[in-house]
Amino acid sequence: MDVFRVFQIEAAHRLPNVPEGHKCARVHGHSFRIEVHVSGEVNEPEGWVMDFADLRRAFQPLFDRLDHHYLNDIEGLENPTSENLARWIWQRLQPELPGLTQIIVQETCNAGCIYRGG
Ligand SMILES: Nc1nc2c(c(=O)[nH]1)N=C([C@H](O)[C@H](O)COP(=O)(O)OP(=O)(O)OP(=O)(O)O)CN2
Ligand SMILES: [Zn+2]
Repeated sequence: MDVFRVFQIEAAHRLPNVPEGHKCARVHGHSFRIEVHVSGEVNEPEGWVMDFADLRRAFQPLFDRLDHHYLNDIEGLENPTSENLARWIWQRLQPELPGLTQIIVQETCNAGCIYRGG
């Protein structure tokens, strides 16, 4: 079974590698919606895969690095597309959460990406 937790990060970015004239080359901000999914057995007697609070605790150091920051300034996020952000989060979270199955990053309500590692 999968459990997941949703986080919201307010952050600014620009995309340095878009074609000339693309609006995303300009600095702008998003309320990034990030879902972290972990798979595992339902452990008894708790009756849960893992405590949602432990998911939040694992993500907290990344939240602190991302929230209200200019993403382009963060090492490894010089080109902070949703795809690169999802991979950046995965690489840092996976050692803490071995059951990690997917990271979903949404920049807007209408668009985003799903990363399942690899
Ligand atoms: N595959 C990706 N495409 C785009 C990304 C991305 O990370 N991965 N990012 C952007 C920009 O960050 C942009 O801010 C978001 O783009 P978009 O969804 O087009 O923004 P709008 O809400 O303004 O959508 P409209 O349909 O243009 O109103 C761009 N592409
Ligand atoms: Zn953007």
